[in-house]
Amino acid sequence: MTTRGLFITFEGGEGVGKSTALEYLQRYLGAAGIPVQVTREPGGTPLGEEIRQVLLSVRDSPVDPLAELLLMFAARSQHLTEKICPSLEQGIWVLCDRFTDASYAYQAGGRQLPMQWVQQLEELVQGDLHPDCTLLLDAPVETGIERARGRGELDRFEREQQAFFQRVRDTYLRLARESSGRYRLVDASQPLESVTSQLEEIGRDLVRCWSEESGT
Ligand SMILES: Nc1ncnc2c1ncn2[C@@H]1O[C@H](COP(=O)(O)OP(=O)(O)O)[C@@H](O)[C@H]1O
Ligand SMILES: Cc1cn([C@H]2C[C@H](O)[C@@H](COP(=O)(O)OP(=O)(O)O)O2)c(=O)[nH]c1=O
Repeated sequence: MTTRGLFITFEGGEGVGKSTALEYLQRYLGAAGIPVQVTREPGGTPLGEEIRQVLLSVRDSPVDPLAELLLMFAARSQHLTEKICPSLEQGIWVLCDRFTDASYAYQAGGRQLPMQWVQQLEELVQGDLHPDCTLLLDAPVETGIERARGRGELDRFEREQQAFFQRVRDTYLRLARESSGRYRLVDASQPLESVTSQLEEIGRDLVRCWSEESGT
């Protein structure tokens, strides 16, 4: 029987360095001989990427927060069925740039929708599938926004106010405090070399735990 792959998600505010961290861990795991599938949310499938376009494009009229939340979960449902679950079942590790914690942080925290709505959709769409490990890249809001600005044109979320991003960060930190050890907090305000050494330690722990569990 194939051992199920690990499901690892990368979370944090805008521009903190999630993609950079994901690429680093992808290389680290690849070098350790672990098969890895890299993906992102919203997106990850042809349908999901179309929904991403809808969600990120700048609009003249405001988007209803519940419509935004439902679109995130519509993309997520397709993503789980088409890509995430089949990969995990084949023993492939899935590294996902954002997942449901982002719905808690942005739609409940940022947009101030009830947490319970996110919880209900989480149960409906995921059942008992949850990430095995979530890397929370944390840095002051201004640091992330400055890094995101360096990438060019800002999307619909990146144009939000400072108070919105502060609520997002506070919600992520609260989730990490309240979670049952699933989170690994990474201090993303540090220079890249320091972030990299934090990631190397996490990569080493993950490979060790997985090898012990799978008896390899
Ligand atoms: N620790 C760091 N220190 C300085 N710059 C960084 C650091 N991590 C990432 N960056 C840079 O910040 C920008 C945003 O990083 P990225 O990984 O795309 O963030 P995210 O995926 O969280 O939006 C990129 O130009 C990246 O090279
Ligand atoms: C997955 C997800 C993303 N988002 C938002 C956060 C991001 O602003 C946006 C796109 O994600 P992403 O491209 O990862 O943002 P960035 O690289 O700029 O940090 O989607 C939500 O609001 N809810 C969600 O559930």
